[in-house]
Amino acid sequence: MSDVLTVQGLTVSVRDKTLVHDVDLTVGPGERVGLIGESGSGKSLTALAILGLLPEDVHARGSVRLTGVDHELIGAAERRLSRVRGRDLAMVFQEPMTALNPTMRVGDQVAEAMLIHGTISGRRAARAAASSLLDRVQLDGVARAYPHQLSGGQRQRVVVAIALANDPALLICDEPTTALDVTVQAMVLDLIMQGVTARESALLFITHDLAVVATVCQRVLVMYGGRVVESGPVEEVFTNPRHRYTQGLLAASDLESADRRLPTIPGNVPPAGQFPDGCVFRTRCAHATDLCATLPPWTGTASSGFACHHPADDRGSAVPRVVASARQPVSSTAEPAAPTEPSTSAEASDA
Ligand SMILES: Nc1ncnc2c1ncn2[C@@H]1O[C@H](COP(=O)(O)OP(=O)(O)OP(=O)(O)O)[C@@H](O)[C@H]1O
Repeated sequence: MSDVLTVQGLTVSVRDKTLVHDVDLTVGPGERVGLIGESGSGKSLTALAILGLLPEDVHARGSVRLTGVDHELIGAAERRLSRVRGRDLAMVFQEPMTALNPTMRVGDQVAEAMLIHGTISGRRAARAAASSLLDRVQLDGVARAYPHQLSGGQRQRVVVAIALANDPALLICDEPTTALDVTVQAMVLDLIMQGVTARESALLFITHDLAVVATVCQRVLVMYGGRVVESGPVEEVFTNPRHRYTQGLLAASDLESADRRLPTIPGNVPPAGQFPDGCVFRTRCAHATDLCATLPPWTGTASSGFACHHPADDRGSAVPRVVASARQPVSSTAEPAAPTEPSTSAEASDA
């Protein structure tokens, strides 16, 4: 079966600075793919370019194709993009308040999402469907609440309900639990997982949290300096990272480190547009040689490989424990059932 999302040669730039270089990415039907990397590596810009939501001064070229949509998304008119977004392609961002209309009851917002895209016709039927969708994200009784009357975790669950309202072929989540209290993070993750599994939607999941990727995703792409430097099945990349950057990232995320003194990747991420030519990681890499001033070729297949002149070949020597410690069901620390009445804003502060 053909891929749900096919991104080819995606390049994002602002004025003379290239922020994302030549990204190729595919997500298969029902596949859950993680996109990881340090802050500033270009993950969010990649997602925004796919969604056609880049700021005005930021430009994308390359190709983004989505199953069931007969036109190219890069450069498509806003009118066409807004028909695709929310129907075929849905998104959940970090801050739920930016996705919700503060002046509209949340039940109406879920109903509106279905009415706009014609998933359901008639306001009464849409309200009933919205209410049952809210029940399914364990928000029974809150349909008449306004966003400010809900806690951060409840608001994000409303956003998840809206995102899934039209059974999208692909859901893109960009740090969907980062702004939430730890006690509700697992529940929101669980709802996302249940939602995409039930609908057989594909998932592109952006996060800093490698343990979450190990739990949620089947395949992972590692970004640094606006480039994909490694990709492959999660288990393989996390237990046998080949790119020196992936190795450093995993070592710095070792959740089981006994003394908590984790190794760090030396140096800092350079400012946007100031990464070195050749291998973008070479100024921070202990293995760099003169060869690294040239762009490393991609080794492997389109869905699994790396771009490094001096890859790690010592199988299993990198720190893989992030995988072991993350392989627990995300539902184990679920938020208690939502109150039947909306909470007051005073008690709603888990964001
Ligand atoms: N509108 C813009 N104009 C100029 N530079 C930008 C713009 N938006 C993002 N950048 C820069 O592009 C780089 C990549 O940003 P992006 O937000 O994609 O990183 P990220 O990997 O998602 O980081 P984080 O995990 O912190 O969200 C960053 O250095 C950022 O400062």
